[in-house]
Amino acid sequence: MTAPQSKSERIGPSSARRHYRQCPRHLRRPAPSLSPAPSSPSPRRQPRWEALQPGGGASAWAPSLAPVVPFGCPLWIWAAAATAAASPGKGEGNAAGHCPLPAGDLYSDILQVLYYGWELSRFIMSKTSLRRKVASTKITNWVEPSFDDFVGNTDISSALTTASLGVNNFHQRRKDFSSTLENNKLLPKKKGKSSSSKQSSVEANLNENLTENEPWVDKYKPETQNELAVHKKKIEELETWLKAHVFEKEPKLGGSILIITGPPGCGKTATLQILVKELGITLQEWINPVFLDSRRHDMKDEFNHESSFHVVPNQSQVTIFQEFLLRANKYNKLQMVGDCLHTDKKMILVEDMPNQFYRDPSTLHEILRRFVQLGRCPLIFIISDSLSGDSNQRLLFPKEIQEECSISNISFNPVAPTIMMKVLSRIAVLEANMGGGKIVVPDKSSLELLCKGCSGDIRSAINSLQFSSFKEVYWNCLEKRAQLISTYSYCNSTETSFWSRKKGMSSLKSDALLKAKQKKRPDTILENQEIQAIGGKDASLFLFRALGKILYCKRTSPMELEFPRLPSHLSEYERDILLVEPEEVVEKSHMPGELFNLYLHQNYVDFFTEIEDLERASEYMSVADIFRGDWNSRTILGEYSASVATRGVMHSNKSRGFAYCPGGGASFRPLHKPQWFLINRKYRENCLAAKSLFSSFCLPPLCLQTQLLPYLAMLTNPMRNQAQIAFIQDVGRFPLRRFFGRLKMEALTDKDSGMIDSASDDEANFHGVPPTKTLMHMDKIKTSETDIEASLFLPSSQTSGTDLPASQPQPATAQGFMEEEKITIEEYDSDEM
Ligand SMILES: Nc1ncnc2c1ncn2[C@@H]1O[C@H](COP(=O)(O)OP(=O)(O)OP(=O)(O)O)[C@@H](O)[C@H]1O
Repeated sequence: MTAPQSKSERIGPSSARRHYRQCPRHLRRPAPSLSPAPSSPSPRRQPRWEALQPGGGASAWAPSLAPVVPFGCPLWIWAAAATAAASPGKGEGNAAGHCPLPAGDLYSDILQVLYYGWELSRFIMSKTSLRRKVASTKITNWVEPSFDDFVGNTDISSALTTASLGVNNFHQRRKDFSSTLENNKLLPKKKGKSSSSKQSSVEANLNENLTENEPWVDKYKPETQNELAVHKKKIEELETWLKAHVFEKEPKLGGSILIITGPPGCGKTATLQILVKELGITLQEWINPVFLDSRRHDMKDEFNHESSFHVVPNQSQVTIFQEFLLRANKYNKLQMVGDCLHTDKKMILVEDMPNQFYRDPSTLHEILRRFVQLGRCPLIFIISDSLSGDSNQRLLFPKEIQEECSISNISFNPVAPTIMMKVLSRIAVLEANMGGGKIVVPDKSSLELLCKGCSGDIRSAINSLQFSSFKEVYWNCLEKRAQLISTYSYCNSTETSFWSRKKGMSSLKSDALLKAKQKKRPDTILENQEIQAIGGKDASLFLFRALGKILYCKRTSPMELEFPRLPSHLSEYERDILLVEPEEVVEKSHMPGELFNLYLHQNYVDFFTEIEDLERASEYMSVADIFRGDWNSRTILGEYSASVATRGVMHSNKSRGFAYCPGGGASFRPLHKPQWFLINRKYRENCLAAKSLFSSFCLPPLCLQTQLLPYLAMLTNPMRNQAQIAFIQDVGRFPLRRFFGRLKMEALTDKDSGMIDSASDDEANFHGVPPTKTLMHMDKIKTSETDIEASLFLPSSQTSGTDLPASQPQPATAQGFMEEEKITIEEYDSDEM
């Protein structure tokens, strides 16, 4: 008879990695490194461990635990171990292999997790002492927990843990689970007959638990294209790309790159996985290594060949990524148990972007350039949009690199509410049938609310549905809703009765009206009361949509008696009710009010038809500007700034003041990015240039540009060098005779975000020269005074400048100005000033 496996035999890095990868991405944390322990603690490490012990003393267990400290296990596990060891009662429990902690509530669950950490430490201790013996033994499982009496069998409990955390398919998990049970059937023979009956009841219990605890998002994971909650056209688009680049493209022609973008949880990964499966393509995915930390340097036997553990060599993340790309590109995937690799078609997926690339995107760009030349299969990046825009994509894959490497881009949209509703209803019906009364499936209006609160994130919607289906949660919610609705009805009824009394209406009529209203507007009630669905996400609005909400300014007509009217002398200020709260719109755009005002300022003019209205709106914009402008009151009044600007613009526009406006119209008008970015950059550049070219005057840049240079421009004698002349011409005078056109504006797209820091600089610098560069040029100019050509380096402030996008008007050089206007520059003596 084969001896039962020892704890130490059931551990292996591959298994550990699988556990790690099965965790949802947001739950992942560096897994405890399972590298070999030195047989005795190094003298250097010993004191460090002793410091961690409870009471600081070298207790009996300390020396044997000491070697595991550098293994990468999180400190909280050791802290938990210390707590468990400090309690004598619990210590006894441990010795018996039982979990001494009560089960049942969240607190005890946490304690159990901590306890689990203690057990893990004990296990590693035994591993340490047995390491040499087991080095050559086959590794079959990762870790054996000690909740034997809790779930009946340790391996079963580990299966359950995996099931509740994993992201694998429900059916697959069930298979794994039953195979675990099968395996376990072999083990208890030793324990006698009674164990088999015990086991079958445990099996039944666990089956039930597994079904109950299974996250629905995994349980109802789509298996085919038809089940995907993604628009058919998007699936087709991705499928076409895959076919074209995997099956039709010659491998010798280099690698193709695709970026899949879209908001979180809109089904990007799910769609790709299903298509890949259906097309029979092998997917090789990059996952950021988790064992990289400084402690690995402490390991003396890192290169111990007896060791059965894989230790990540001391390399940078980028190097490891490069090596992965090289290998994935060159070799086929190893066939694992259960894999069927009947195809040589493959592609590489990177969803877990190495952090280093965010710090230094140029390293990624270099890798991409090389991959495009040498790659033999497609490389796909999945990048989730951030809350207010696609800044990650812009940072990692700027337009130039996309063009240079011919990178394709497929952008997913949030899941449409109708599709989301279908998926949720289907799950709700299935669960209602299976639940056996344990689950209360929310009604249709709650489902709709849930869809609204999830901002097109199907993962969040399904999770919320599962959570809200627990009986207690469900009843609490219903209660809350009922309270809110009754409060609203009460307010309405008092309001209505007040107005009906005022207008001499019969109470009968007012009652009828109230009923009609309640019937008609349940949704609005909930919206107005801002009830968020359980687990509802922070709704966000893309800048484009947020601006649209203010500028198009949609309104609803109030029922005649619902809202008071203004007195007749103020009737010109009468407006219908706004459909949105401007402050809420600004908040959801995730932008500072100041920046939002900037976008509004750039775009509001086109939405006005009357000059009087425009004049009023611009007045409000000015007031808003003053609120933000004065440093003294900025902090207090700043909050009102966006409010005044948005409400001012909305109210001033009479043509959009009512729900049905013949002149207002909702025809589409393009939105643009603020020219302020460009102008501000020019201003900063000019300040630097002025300081650099006219440093001898010892004047601040503002004074130089507004006082000195305009004066110098009127003198006839030339200055010392051409650069100075060109700059005076550029900054010190208005080009009165030249056509001074408006700059062509850059369109704002629906995915653009408005970030004032780096992004705003990006926007301006996208095709331009950074200020520091300009300054460098200025220095050059100064040193070679006779170099007339140098004047061409100067940026032009009153035209678009050479450093503007090609779409902008081209600059007029100083030479051009001088020829046209025949300017004479007099000599100017700085001492006289
Ligand atoms: N009908 C469905 N369509 C798409 N996904 C579904 C559906 N039903 C359940 N799901 C689950 O919803 C989740 C969608 O997440 P997925 O990883 O595909 O989104 P994503 O767009 O890649 O987001 P992220 O970038 O945050 O990972 C998956 O876990 C998937 O199993």
